[in-house]
Amino acid sequence: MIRQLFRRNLLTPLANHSSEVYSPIAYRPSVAVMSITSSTNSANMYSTLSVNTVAPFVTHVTLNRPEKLNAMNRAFWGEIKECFQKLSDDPDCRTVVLSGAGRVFTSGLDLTDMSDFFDIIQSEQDIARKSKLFYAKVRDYQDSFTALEKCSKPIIAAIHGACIGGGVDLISASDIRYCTQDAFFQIKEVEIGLAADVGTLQRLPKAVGNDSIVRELAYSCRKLPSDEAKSLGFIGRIFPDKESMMNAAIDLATVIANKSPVAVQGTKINLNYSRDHTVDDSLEYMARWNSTMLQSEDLVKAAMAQMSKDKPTFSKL
Ligand SMILES: CC/C=C\C=C\CC(=O)SCCNC(=O)CCNC(=O)[C@H](O)C(C)(C)COP(=O)(O)OP(=O)(O)OC[C@H]1O[C@@H](n2cnc3c(N)ncnc32)[C@H](O)[C@@H]1OP(=O)(O)O
Repeated sequence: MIRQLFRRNLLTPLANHSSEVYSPIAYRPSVAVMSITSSTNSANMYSTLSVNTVAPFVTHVTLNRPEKLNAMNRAFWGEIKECFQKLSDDPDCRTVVLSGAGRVFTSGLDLTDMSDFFDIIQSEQDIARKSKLFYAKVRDYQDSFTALEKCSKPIIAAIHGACIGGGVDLISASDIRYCTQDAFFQIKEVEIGLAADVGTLQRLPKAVGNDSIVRELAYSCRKLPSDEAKSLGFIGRIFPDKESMMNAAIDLATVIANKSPVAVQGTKINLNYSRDHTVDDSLEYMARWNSTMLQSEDLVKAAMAQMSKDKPTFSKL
């Protein structure tokens, strides 16, 4: 039933206060969507995010301060970390779609809410003591986006309009990146007087594989248009508008959610491990991983379903 409702042309954004809830049926709150339970679903749990289950085992996380172009304020950094840590452990979530409400994906760090840093400057006189507090704060901010990489579920970032500064750090920690034609990406940190420090310089070069362009973008703050981002391999697919992008992202998330969660989560963990280790180390890690996971009931279920051309159902993980 839900799958029938969830046809591409019926998936339309619903207005829900300031957030955007994508529902299979545009003109009324979908009973099908809202009846799916998830321990991470939140009507008002966060002030900067909205979290909804939009299909079985598919969670939609929305950056939800549209009036401030989803600028990343002090609350955001704690909320995004907590949200993805919870989703990682939530058996009702197998895939996540991450998008932004309103005109743009995000305008990056909230330039009016940098009290975390000013507080440190004022709290200590001595440079060594200040440095120690700054170090801990930067590591803490880094952990907020590393939570996406460590989340055991694949994350599909769906970007429209501007994706600036911290936005590039954020999506660099995602698994799959879709965007609209009008999207652009800007490593803007140098323009506000700092070296990007929460993941762009570490993850983007590995996603793009063109050191010269990465350096050009990072030193100059040039806006990277969507078509160039795709040609670099940073973006997987471009869509004419946000609605078609969201439909495709949720369709893909649904396809992934129907696969064995043991296999999908093991694939994410091993892809991340291989990116950061030698082939030999990664093969060893894989062998150790599968020495356990090959014993999973999912393998038998999936193989039998292939043979009988049935759709397998997998237990929660
Ligand atoms: C440890 C450190 C961790 C992370 C560090 C990250 C670094 C960065 O993110 S660097 C990038 C910082 N961001 C920026 O420099 C972008 C600033 N914004 C803009 O340049 C513009 O807003 C725009 C994105 C080009 C859009 O312009 P426009 O369409 O004209 O909209 P506005 O009227 O400017 O904005 C609407 C509304 O949003 C507020 N706002 C926008 N961006 C931010 C922001 N980054 N921080 C705080 N507030 C922002 C803007 O002030 C407006 O609010 P009003 O109340 O309506 O005035």
